[in-house]
Parts: sequence; C-alpha cells; structure tokens
Amino acid sequence: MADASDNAVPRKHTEVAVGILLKRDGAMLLTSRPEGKPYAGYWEFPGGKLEAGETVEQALRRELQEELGIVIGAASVWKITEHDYPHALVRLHWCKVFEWQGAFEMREGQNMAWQDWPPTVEPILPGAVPVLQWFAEERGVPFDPSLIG
Ligand SMILES: Nc1nc2c([nH]c(=O)n2[C@H]2C[C@H](O)[C@@H](COP(=O)(O)OP(=O)(O)OP(=O)(O)O)O2)c(=O)[nH]1
Repeated sequence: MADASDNAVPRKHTEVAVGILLKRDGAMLLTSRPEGKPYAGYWEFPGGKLEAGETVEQALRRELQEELGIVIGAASVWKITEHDYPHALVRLHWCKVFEWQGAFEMREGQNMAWQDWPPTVEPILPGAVPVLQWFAEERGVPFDPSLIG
C-alpha cells in the first residue's frame, strides 16, 4: 500500500563551516546565536553556511570576518558531522583554528565566551555537542552529554 513516505524527497544537506578557535592555553571560543535565528541564545562554535562555489575554508574565513571581525589563518577540516533539525539537515565541517588577527567585535549582537574545560555556558546547541565529546576524549576526561543544555 502506498503511503506519503513513498513520495518523500530526501532532504538536501545544508553545508556549514564551523571554527573551533583555540588559545594556547587550550581555551575554546563559544558564541551565542543571535536573535532571529533558530535556537537563538544557544551557545555554538562560530561559523555559518557555505555560499555557492565556496570551499569550507573560504566560507569560514568570510563568516568569522563578518560575524566576529577577525581574519583567520589556515584552517582545514578536522571532522565532519551531521545533525537533523526541524529547520534543516546540516552537515557541519569542523575546523580547528589556532591563528587569527584583529580585535573581536560581536557584529551580530551575539555574546562570546572563552571556555576552559569543562565549558560552563548553556544551553549548548545540540549539533555542537559532539565536539565536546571529542575534547573530553582528547583530554582523557569523562563527559556526560546529558548534563549539557
Ligand atoms: N555556526 C554553527 N552552526 C551550527 C553549530 N552546530 C550546529 O548544529 N549548527 C547549525 C545551526 C544552523 O542550522 C547551521 C548554521 O547556520 P546559521 O544560520 O547559523 O548560519 P549563517 O550565519 O550562514 O546564517 P544566515 O546567513 O542564514 O543568517 O548549522 C555550531 O556549533 N556552529
């Protein structure tokens, strides 16, 4: 018997470049999502959607300049995850960033927080939680994702 799912069109991925900015002491940068976006007020790693023809590195450089006013050095993809939200199916391209220039300006009215381990800001955007799990593994410390958000 036919049902609606027979005609379901697979959802297209939205490609997103995300920067994990790390200071020498290991602190990582989290920013809050601005008003007007889905999950406003949730904490995430800064970044945004790829535009047509852009590489991940190009998109990340553009987004961090637009949103934070900084110019990043080299960035390459560390890991890739997917998250299925009601508003979009996203594919997140995670890049560690160790070098940048310029003073931070929150150009979209967001907040920023340098976080040591474990991070204390909340809630964390669900699609960013895997990064915290990887960091816990890298640091050899336990991490319970159910305590986040
Ligand atoms: N920047 C960022 N986005 C994330 C993270 N985790 C996660 O699931 N996402 C999702 C949320 C959004 O659905 C998508 C990013 O889209 P966005 O709307 O923030 O990007 P953008 O700045 O290009 O937005 P706009 O131009 O359409 O306003 O990726 C994360 O840690 N950082």
